[in-house]
Amino acid sequence: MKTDLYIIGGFLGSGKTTLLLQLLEKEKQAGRKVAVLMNEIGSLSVDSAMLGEDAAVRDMLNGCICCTIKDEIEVELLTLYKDHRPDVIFVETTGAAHPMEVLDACTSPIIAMQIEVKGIITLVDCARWKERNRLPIAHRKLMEDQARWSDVVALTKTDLVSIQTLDDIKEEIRSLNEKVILQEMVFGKVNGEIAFGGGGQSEGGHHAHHHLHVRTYAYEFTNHVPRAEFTKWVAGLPDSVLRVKGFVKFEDSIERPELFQYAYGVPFFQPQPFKMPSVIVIIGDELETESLQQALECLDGIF
Ligand SMILES: Nc1nc2c(ncn2[C@@H]2O[C@H](COP(=O)(O)OP(=O)(O)OP(=O)(O)O)[C@@H](O)[C@H]2O)c(=O)[nH]1
Repeated sequence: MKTDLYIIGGFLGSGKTTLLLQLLEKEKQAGRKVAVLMNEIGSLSVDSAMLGEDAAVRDMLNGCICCTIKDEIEVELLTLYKDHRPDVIFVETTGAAHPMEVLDACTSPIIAMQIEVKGIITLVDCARWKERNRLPIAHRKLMEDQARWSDVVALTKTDLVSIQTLDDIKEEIRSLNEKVILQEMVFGKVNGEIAFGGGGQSEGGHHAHHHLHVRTYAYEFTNHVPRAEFTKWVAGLPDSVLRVKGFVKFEDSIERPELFQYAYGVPFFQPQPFKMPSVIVIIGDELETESLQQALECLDGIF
């Protein structure tokens, strides 16, 4: 069974750690083993000290998860997985992180068969969102991108704004991201059932989830793959596929797989000096996972 992973993002001070503490409590009550990867910039993690001893915590302190230390994340996640075999991992990002970059970092082909990204949760500080036009344009754009690329937007500090303002904020966020699940909360607590965590339904079998709009799908090849057929498959990928990456052993290549990258319609291949798992990861909006699986099984020689 794969470990579930949730990405928790949102601007500085939006309430990420406050929510994380609630989620840890919820997972504990559900009897699930939790691990947390925290990314704070600076040499000392204040927040991780607050999480107590119930969760395995690793800190990434020397840069932002989505840019300078992107490669480190797969090592940190693999270590958490190997050392603790958690049921769920929460990744708390810095306020400066772009959700799609973090998603990319958390879906390395090296960990994709063990860890499955279940969702991106962005916290929006309602008081701050209302004032966002005063921020420098790059910050405002990041704040909006964080809301645009999330499965769940948790509206925090709702106690600090009027009902009318809250309604306006919801409308603005829906206009950026019509499929988003909006969840109001005060100090990390929600009225109804929180839309993530706590041992939600697992899909088993084929490795995709169907409720959230940016989906990831991982496939492990058992055989060598015909290069020409693979290239043809890549050329025919639908626009909903945003990114594909992984390692593929081709019929005409030596024993080691080649690194394969695909973004914005452009494929890239590179032979690898090391043994790698023959796994590819596909990231996209509303992926047709069944037809992807069928096509990949065909390439794999499994009918
Ligand atoms: N009024 C109010 N304050 C809140 C709420 N949620 C969190 N806070 C406060 O906001 C501050 C920041 O909360 P954190 O949970 O540390 O936010 P964070 O996103 O982890 O912060 P950074 O790690 O610095 O980015 C704390 O003082 C919280 O007590 C809320 O719903 N209402």
